Amino acid sequence: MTELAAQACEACRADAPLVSDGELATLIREIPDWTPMTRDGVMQLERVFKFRNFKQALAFTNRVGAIAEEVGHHPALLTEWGKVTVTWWSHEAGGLHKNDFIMAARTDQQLDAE
Ligand SMILES: C[C@H](O)[C@H](O)[C@H]1CNC2=NC(N)=NC(=O)C2=N1
Repeated sequence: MTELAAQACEACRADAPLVSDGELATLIREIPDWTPMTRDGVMQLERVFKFRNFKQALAFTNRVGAIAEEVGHHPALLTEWGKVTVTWWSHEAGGLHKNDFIMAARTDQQLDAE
């Protein structure tokens, strides 16, 4: 299987197919640091990233924001001193789509991109 981060995102559509439980179980193995969770009935992927200070947390936030803008698929980002919480889900589709796993993998790549 092509590495998740290298795969292309599809257009965000309301009728986009959400991942099945089986697909979730397979895909989550490729991004083991992320936690699937349900908020208000919506499946999401979440990871907390730790940093030495606010400046590094903000720089990481901006890198994630830049890749989101590139593909037109956006996370929820909570940026705090030394910590960034990133949450991915497909807003219009109302849950987890393959795009969210691709973007979670690409988010992990932003850790090394100084
Ligand atoms: C108009 C705009 O392209 C859409 O609202 C996009 C923007 N970014 C998005 N991001 C996410 N995560 N889900 C969406 O459904 C979504 N839709």
